Amino acid sequence: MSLVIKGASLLGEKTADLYVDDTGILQPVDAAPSGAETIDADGLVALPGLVDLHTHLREPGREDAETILTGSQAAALGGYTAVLAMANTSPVTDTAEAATRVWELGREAGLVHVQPVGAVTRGLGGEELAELGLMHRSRAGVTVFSDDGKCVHDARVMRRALEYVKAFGGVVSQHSQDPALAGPAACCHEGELSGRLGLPGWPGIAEEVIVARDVMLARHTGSRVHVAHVSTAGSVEVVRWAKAHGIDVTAEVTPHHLLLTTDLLTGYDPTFKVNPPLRPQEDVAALRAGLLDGTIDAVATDHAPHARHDKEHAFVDAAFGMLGLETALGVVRTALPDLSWADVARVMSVTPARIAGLADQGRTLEPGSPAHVVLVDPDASVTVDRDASASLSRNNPWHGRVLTSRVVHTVYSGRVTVRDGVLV
Ligand SMILES: NC(=O)N[C@@H](CC(=O)O)C(=O)O
Ligand SMILES: [Zn+2]
Ligand SMILES: [Zn+2]
Repeated sequence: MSLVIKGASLLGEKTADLYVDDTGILQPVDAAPSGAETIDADGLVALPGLVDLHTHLREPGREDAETILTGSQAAALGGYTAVLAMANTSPVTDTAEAATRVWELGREAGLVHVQPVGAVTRGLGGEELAELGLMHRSRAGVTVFSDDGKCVHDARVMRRALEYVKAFGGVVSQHSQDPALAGPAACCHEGELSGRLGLPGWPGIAEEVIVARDVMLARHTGSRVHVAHVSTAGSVEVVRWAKAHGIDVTAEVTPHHLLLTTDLLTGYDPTFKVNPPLRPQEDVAALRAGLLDGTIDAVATDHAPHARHDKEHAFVDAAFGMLGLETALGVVRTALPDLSWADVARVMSVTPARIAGLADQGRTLEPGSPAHVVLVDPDASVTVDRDASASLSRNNPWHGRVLTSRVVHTVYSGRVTVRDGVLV
């Protein structure tokens, strides 16, 4: 199957035609067969397919909230061609069999590459290492490990995990939350507002002490650590310091932490309850600056679908998490309108693919690259409607908001998965 994409602006720079098939981006474009499918991309920006380092697909175990198929659909609609599926499913992805199953279900869905993340510890219990080596050697080829949802808080376990994954170039993605400092009931940023609202606070320091500890463990072991969903100015400072000292650390920020602040909690709407919590404007500003200066490497959605009966509760009882796949690009464009398209490609595709070791993804659009492409209308604005979503869940914090830019077409392995904003 061949496809010609006509007149796209490649990474917002030169305009060119792309001729692709399932083997990759080909040239010259005149060699395309006359019957090839075409996409008119006049006025659209072409980027390599987006890569999400942090997605919760909920299958197996919570198929009422999301499945690998519906999550893949949401991803394709958001311009993604690869997602890393977090391990906090039921059962947990802590064995080679479980990882291989997720990988296979992703292949069956066939809309994006679904790369399983392996748990660091058995059952996310925080004590005994999961079978990291077997997961790595399985067909799924797991290289990213995380107990996300929980912090690997025991420093000895974290040290062992870092030593273990170093042998095969793996990475530990940490949900940085010191359980003692945050406390079991913590549900919103600890500050003046949490006091006023009477909600138990989750202080920034509970994140920062873990980030600081982990970069020192990465230095000590010579291994690689990735900081998931960085949310405070202090964490950005620690990562900046660690990079300046040559420590092998990478960090991601979510779209919601780049735009939303803790003030949204005054209505006690659990849609805005997320882990780590929304922070004050000073933190948001530091996260934006950190992304712009390269301290933060990537934007990752932390797409966290929840069924109504888990989310629609009093604020303190509701589940943590919000949807993100379909809106991520629009949020990034809205929060950082001056970020160049080349930089968008870097933080949402190229660098995430490198962090996750996905050689086939995040490649800029030269001939020979795999045919994973997203075409974006840079001038469109979209009013988000939570009911117009492929996700099975509706915990969408962007409902009713206007976001800049629109994903028009997505091409995965030379096949159009989204055309004119609609799943094919
Ligand atoms: N981000 C969240 O608020 N929730 C995530 C877990 C996590 O990322 O920590 C989830 O699995 O629902
Ligand atoms: Zn987390
Ligand atoms: Zn998460």
